[in-house]
Amino acid sequence: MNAIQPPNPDVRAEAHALSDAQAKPQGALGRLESLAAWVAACQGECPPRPLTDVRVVVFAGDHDVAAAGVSAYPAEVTPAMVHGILAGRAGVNALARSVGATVSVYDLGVRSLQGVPDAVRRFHVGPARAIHVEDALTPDELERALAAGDTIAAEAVEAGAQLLIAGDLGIGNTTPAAALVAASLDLRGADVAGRGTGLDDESLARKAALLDEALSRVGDRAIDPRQRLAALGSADIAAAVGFMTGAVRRGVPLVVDGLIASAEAVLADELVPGARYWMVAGHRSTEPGCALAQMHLGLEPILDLGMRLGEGSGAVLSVGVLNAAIAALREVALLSEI
Ligand SMILES: Cc1cc2ncn([C@H]3O[C@H](COP(=O)(O)O)[C@@H](O)[C@H]3O)c2cc1C
Ligand SMILES: O=C(O)c1cccnc1
Repeated sequence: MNAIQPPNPDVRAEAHALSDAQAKPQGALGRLESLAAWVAACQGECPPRPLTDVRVVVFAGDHDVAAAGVSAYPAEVTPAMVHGILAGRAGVNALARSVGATVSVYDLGVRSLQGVPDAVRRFHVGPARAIHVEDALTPDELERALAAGDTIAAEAVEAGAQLLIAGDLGIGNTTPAAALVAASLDLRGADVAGRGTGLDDESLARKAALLDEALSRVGDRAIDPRQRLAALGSADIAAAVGFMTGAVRRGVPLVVDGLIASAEAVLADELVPGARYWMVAGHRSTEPGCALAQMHLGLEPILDLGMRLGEGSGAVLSVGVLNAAIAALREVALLSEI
């Protein structure tokens, strides 16, 4: 079995006991107390160390389903935004800087990406085929993408990452992510279809119908997580799943972002049962599939700010709350001391 143990329960209990003894009414710091205890349990250390090495890894790829009119923006935005991230000028860069986190980006399947360092294209697999027509990936492409994500996680852990975040980039990617949530939770297109980058009512209805088409095309093959991922996912999504399983297998916790990351987290927890206990949801995006996937995993989002950007942006923003929770557990006096 691939199952992993949850973060250290003894250290978690120690953290709660410390928090209860601090100079405040018991429980008065609310969710901050359980977040600090979760970090402590993941680190195996109470009080937990401040999170000074947080890394966002953005997985980029093309989604040929976008040609079916399920995004409000053209596919050309994807390579342009890879350059935006490399230049430090995307939304995620600004938010990551505000909490001291770093951002890197890997192209898993962007068709026309030029003028980027070789390292960015090191794990290129290929664009995802249109999921309502055919499987997004071949079995071989799926395995290469999963392995790429695992290698990226291994390198980050080796370099000292304390907390990891998978970010997404790829016009059309809310469609495969919604399809994966529907297939994982046995839902219909209309349950999970969201406006993504800003679809109007007509396009939203088209997206829901396309999702149903994709789900019925795949049928019972979607029961198996690998087949589900190859049929309805993409190289960038599969790599992020491999990144998540790679992180938790190495004892490094994750903050989950919006719809795409939440869909990936569901897959990661199926491939490595117990992975969910090494995750917190950084935020809840406006996509309906995001809340559904997070509820399925039992993850309560830290923030709910009406964000719908992706890139890991909501997750990285919540790192400020995590570090505040850690500071409280480390610095507040004991009631017995004062
Ligand atoms: C300029 C721009 C920057 C983005 N950064 C992330 N996304 C996000 O929105 C897209 C998914 O939404 P949909 O499925 O509706 O296409 C993806 O590129 C995702 O990463 C962006 C989208 C745009 C337009
Ligand atoms: O929920 C998300 O992650 C999301 C929503 C809209 C567009 N891109 C990402």
